[in-house]
Amino acid sequence: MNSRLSYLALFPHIRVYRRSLTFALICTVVYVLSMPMIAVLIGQAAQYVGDQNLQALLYLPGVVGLFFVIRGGFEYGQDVLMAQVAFDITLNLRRRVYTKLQQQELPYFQQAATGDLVYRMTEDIDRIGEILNQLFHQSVPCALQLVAILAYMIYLNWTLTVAALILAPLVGWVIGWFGERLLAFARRSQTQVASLASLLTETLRGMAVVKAYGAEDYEMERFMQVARQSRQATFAVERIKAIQYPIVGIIEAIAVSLLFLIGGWQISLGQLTPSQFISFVAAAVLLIDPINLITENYNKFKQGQASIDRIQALLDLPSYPEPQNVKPLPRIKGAVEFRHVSFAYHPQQPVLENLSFQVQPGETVALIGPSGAGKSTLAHLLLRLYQPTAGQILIDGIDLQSISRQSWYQQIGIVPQHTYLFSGTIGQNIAYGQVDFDFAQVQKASDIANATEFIQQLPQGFHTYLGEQGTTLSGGQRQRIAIARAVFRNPRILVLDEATSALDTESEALVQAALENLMGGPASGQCTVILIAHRLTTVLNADRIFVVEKGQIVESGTHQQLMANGLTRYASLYAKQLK
Ligand SMILES: Nc1ncnc2c1ncn2[C@@H]1O[C@H](COP(=O)(O)OP(=O)(O)OP(=O)(O)O)[C@@H](O)[C@H]1O
Repeated sequence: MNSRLSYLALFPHIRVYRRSLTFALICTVVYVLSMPMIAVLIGQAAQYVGDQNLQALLYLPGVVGLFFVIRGGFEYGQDVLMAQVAFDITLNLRRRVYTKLQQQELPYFQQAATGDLVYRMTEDIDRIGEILNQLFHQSVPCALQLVAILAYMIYLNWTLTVAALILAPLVGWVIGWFGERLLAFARRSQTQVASLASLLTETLRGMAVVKAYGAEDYEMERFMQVARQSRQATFAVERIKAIQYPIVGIIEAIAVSLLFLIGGWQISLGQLTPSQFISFVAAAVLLIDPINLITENYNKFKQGQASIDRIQALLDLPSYPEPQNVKPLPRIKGAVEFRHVSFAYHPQQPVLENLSFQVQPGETVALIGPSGAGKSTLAHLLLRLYQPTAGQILIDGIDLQSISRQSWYQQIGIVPQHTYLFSGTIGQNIAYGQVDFDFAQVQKASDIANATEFIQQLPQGFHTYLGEQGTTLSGGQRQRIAIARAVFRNPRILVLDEATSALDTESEALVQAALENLMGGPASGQCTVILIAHRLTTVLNADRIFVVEKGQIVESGTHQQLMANGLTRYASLYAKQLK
């Protein structure tokens, strides 16, 4: 992407703020026009000093004071308004990018590096905000200042102005040349820092494994390797800047010397008075700051372009809006039908092929089978995390694809294989997704999930704050919170994915009791349960058991039916587990 296109990409966001920008620009123009006035005032003061006009000099502090008060007011207006616009644009950009991320399908997040996304959402957008702030707040005023001061210099003496500007194209070329290099290095540097963020996110999340394997040194080395690369790339950026500034300084110094040479010559010829020359030099000196600031900002622009590209890449991601014709799902009975459903994560590797089955409202169906058979995939399809490549999933006879997502998620609950808890209180985690929730409902869900007892033993009960991912709770406690979270929504269909795996016997018994509450207790008869389990003890109470192998249901029936002749796959699995 070339630089123009990249910055143009921001304009749809900037347009919204044209009113504030116009006011800010008016302030800027007045402020900038005051710049040559300073040179005029200095020239005038020099004249009064030369003429020994003490009366005029007496008024000078008052006039200068008033001038600077008015000028300061416009400067304030410019600074505040422009900063406000820049940071509003940043906020808006952040909202748009986050909305875009939320619209992505699950596979996107499974492939994306979390740290890199976090870096883009925070650092990259901040950098864009900073650049916009500088653009409005420094670059635009500086460019206007340059024009105003130059106009005054030309008015004063055009030959001297030409002498002062003779080296300007060279300065422009030097700045442009270094700018291109800066962009290349900035791209590299930002990618490196994002990789560092990704590695760090991954390692901090997996700290329990790092510690358990005594892999601290190994991780340290991996970290330092990426950190060193990041340091190298960032250092390259600074080195480029460090060479550029002295070169521009040398050219500026030569230009000033030329000015004195030609100015002195003109004074000797009587074409210029010394006070005019002082005013001219004052104006020329006033040029140095804007030139330096523009150089600096141009460099930041170039560096920031790498951030804009990275944000633009996110904004360019395809969106997956819901089709127009989807309808809200009325309160359902809970019948589920898979009709000739096929699915593959990767085109060449089918996971489910032409799968058909029906689950009646209120029925509890257990899915069992070897690892990798496709049980979780089946649940993922039901949750619409993925779409079938062929066939239909019907809920009370309605095609799942024709139902609005929002209404679907109000009637289906999931207890996933790995419980994910968010930072917040236990109550907020149970009522996840709702800001104002009925506390009695949270407590009821917790009772059904067998979680109330342990929650009440915590220092602040339901108000106990859980850190990121709720790492202070045991596996069984986390799972019971997940069950409560699913029950809280009073779903018509509940998917339990391996809810009892990886638990000790006591925790398993508690989770098992919670599940029995769902399957055979007060919630039963209202809720269809699809239970994915490895442990066959969990499935004994199911109305039907489906044995899944290679994406197919190879056997189905109650425990008794499947055990009847002892020759079924179920019977052999059962026998193996009892050993
Ligand atoms: N996100 C994914 N991307 C690509 N392939 C996947 C993904 N998730 C699962 N698979 C593959 O799909 C197949 C079915 O996996 P699935 O998780 O549905 O099996 P499962 O029966 O639930 O296994 P387990 O009992 O071990 O959880 C496996 O071959 C697995 O490697």
